[in-house]
Amino acid sequence: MHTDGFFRCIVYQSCNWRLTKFETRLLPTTMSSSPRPSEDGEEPVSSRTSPIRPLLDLSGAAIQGSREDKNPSIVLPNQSEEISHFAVDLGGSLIKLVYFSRRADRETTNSGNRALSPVRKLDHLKRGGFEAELRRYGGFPILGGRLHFVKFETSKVNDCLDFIQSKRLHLCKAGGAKDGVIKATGGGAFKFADMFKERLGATIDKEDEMGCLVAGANFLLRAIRDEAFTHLEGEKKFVQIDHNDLYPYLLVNIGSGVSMIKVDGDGQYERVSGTNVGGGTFWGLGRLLTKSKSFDELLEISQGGDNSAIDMLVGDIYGGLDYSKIGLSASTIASSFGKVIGQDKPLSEYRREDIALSLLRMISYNIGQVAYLNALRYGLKRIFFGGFFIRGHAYTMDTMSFAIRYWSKGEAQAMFLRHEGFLGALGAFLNYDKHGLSNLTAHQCVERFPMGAPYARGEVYGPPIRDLNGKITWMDKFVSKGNEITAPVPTSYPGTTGLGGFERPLARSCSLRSDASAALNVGVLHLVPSLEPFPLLADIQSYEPNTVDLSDQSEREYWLKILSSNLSDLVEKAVASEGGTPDVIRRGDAFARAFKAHLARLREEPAAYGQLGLANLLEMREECLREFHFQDVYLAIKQRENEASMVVLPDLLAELDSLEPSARLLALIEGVLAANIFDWGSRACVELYRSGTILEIYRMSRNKMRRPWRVDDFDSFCDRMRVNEITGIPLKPHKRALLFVDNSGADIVLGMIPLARELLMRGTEVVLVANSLPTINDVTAVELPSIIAAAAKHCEILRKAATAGGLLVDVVDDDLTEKDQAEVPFLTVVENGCGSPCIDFRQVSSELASLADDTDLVVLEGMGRALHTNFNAKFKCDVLKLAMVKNQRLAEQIINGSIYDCVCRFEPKEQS
Ligand SMILES: Nc1ncnc2c1ncn2[C@@H]1O[C@H](COP(=O)(O)OP(=O)(O)O)[C@@H](O)[C@H]1O
Ligand SMILES: CC(C)(COP(=O)(O)O)[C@@H](O)C(=O)NCCC(=O)O
Ligand SMILES: [Mn+2]
Repeated sequence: MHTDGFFRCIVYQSCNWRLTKFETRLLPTTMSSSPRPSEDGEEPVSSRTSPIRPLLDLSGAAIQGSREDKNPSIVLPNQSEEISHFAVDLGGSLIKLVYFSRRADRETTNSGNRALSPVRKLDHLKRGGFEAELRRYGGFPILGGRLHFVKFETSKVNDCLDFIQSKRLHLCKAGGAKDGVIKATGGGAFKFADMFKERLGATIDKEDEMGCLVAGANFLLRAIRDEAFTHLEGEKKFVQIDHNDLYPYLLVNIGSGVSMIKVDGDGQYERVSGTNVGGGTFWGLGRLLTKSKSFDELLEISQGGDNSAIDMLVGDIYGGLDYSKIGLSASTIASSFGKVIGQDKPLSEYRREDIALSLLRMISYNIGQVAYLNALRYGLKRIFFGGFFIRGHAYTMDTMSFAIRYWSKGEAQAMFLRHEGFLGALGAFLNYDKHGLSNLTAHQCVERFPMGAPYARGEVYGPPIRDLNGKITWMDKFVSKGNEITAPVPTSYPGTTGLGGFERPLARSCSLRSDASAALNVGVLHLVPSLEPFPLLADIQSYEPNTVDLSDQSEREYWLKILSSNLSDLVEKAVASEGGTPDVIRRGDAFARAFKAHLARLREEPAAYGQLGLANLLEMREECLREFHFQDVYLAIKQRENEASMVVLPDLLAELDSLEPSARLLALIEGVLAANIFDWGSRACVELYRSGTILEIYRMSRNKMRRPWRVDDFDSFCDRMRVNEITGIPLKPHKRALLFVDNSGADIVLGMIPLARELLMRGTEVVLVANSLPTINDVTAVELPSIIAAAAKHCEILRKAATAGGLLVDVVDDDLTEKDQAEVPFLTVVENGCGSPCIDFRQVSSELASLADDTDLVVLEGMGRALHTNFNAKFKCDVLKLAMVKNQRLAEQIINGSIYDCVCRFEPKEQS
């Protein structure tokens, strides 16, 4: 397979495989920059195995199509699509399963490094990209893939075994797993060892439970941005953990019983205490006393309870008075269940709701108190609670937070973890050698919340889905269930109660719904090793991509409404983009249902998916489209607009060339702003397109480009770009500019490409940074080379620069001498690692990050990249933010202006 120092690597593409030329050292499974992969629910599973890490099964490989074809497809009949392995925590009450799945070579698929020119790729490798990558992961390049979290009741261990078998998880030994060995923790690792051997033919490799809990908690706190949160008086607040200041902390795991572990570092811990009064006690006693059928029913009925009917309050003892001398109010619980003693009533005469609440408060306060005493004993300020007793239940969390705050007089803080019950299973999973997952950090993890999967959010609802059709059928079922999920649950708060010296907590919002699945806020964790923080961010710690804070309710409501009202138009376009057949209509319908369910969920529980910003909402919409296999909804529109704009380009370039440098620069910036009007994501713009052709709208928009713009730093930019008035040579040319481009059509062709050309003319190397995956009408990195090739036909500067940059590999350019090659600045393209109209600079492709060194100008274009996100972001180099505001509210809010106002914000590099 080797040819001339290159080998042809196989790039996976929807069951077929494409041949692509790569440099020999470029390992296909580790080196490509990978856009955040999309989640599409459930997939076929693997029965193949590999010794250390997944390998491709090339047996029976055959070329499909013509052999003359430059990149013929190869069919690998024996290559399984999915490669997985797993670990379990076999607890007293629940079995927790964490499994890893990876589509074979998926990560090379989307990028295939097509966007990165061969020259740039070589450059990246020469800079030690590959070695750096290996070093970063301790010699083991980690695998991109997905972590799934699922749980089962321990009494239904057979369901768990069925699940493992149906997904064939036990047949894979990827990630360093040994033949037929499964990592397991919890008491069941001993108890069920024979059963696992018998049913799965696998041996259980027992991992220490405490060690696993600690490893799981440390991983989550390091690798997931919105993992830990506080919950006080009904308010949930995510806490950003400073990794350098994490230890020591107290980990309180409330499972059937309770363990309290003092954690001092990775692998450094001591179990300092525990209590046998735990989740098992609550569920066991609760079941006995209330006849509840499920744990969730018990929790749910507690919400309608009044514990003063069961508990003895201070007021009951003191004749309705407070015991003020020691700070106890009349409503404080003096003795849990104490009132029952004096009432000679049978159990049937007590309300089960009241019993459930008394019990919940008794157990929660008691655990809170023991936790506090241990924190005090060891001088620990932070207490993290894990274990499934918590169940994301607002009242439970409030009760424990209240206890900790009360007893510590506000000194110690109770925090909860979104993956509460999965700590042990995750820790066991991390014990597989050599996959390097434990080194992952937050920027390499992207959590997704697929709708069309029967085992999302930790629960199993049905058998695995094997194809898209199954997924759509599932979606129909899910939504009828989803009506329940999204309907608000009436919450009645208990009356006057209290306990042990503090008043009752106020759980204003209640996150437990009638459908238990909704309460567990865990998604599928996508591990994308090739994402990195953008090195030119001034301060990654304080960087916040989102401009608008959606924790404000009216903001959230507004944007949720905008997304709902834009939905029908989007579905119409999506369906049309794939032929509008009855099958596609069904798919569109399923997408609409799924996305509506997301919106409804968020309306009801804003923190359901972690800290929410507009960027996340817009990305979720794109992910949801991908989940239902809509590839590129605006493809036809994009192509049509590119072609129409290309016709105008030669005249525009001639016009620009007739201007002197500063007038030309102004015309160029005006051009970018005017052309940014072509945005199919904005409701107002879509309305506008109904009344004119592309060219009419472009002309109209250009004519309106009168300065001053609402934000107008043009003079300062122009000053930075000054040229010698006699020679026309720039005084301080930029070395390398990264242009983050936005929309297709006029935006790229008549706006950004002419600006790129100007920079090239000034001797600046230009890199066009575009999306890895399609989103609305944004141009993608894969599309750019052919657009540039078309533009280059009208412009020698573009042609030479693009040829020098390796973009026009197919063009034989006889005019380009070796001297030219050396002198012409490069024009290249790089993908940003994203599939959304916004950009989060904490997570960009490694190729983009590797270009930071010589970059001294960043241009962010468009509303998504420069306004919704990054409007306030600071960079270590010059930055120019250009956008037309196409939403009235945003205009009022961030620039105190109106729709169609423009932003030209220039922030020169701060001189140190
Ligand atoms: N669906 C459920 N079934 C049983 N118990 C549940 C359920 N959901 C939450 N719980 C609570 O979680 C506890 C088990 O927590 P977990 O962290 O899984 O511990 P263990 O490893 O001991 O099973 C139970 O005792 C109960 O209080
Ligand atoms: C999705 C967008 C950010 C894309 O804008 P762009 O980055 O292309 O300028 C923008 O169209 C948007 O915010 N749309 C939703 C708001 C609306 O319909 O008014
Ligand atoms: Mn756009």
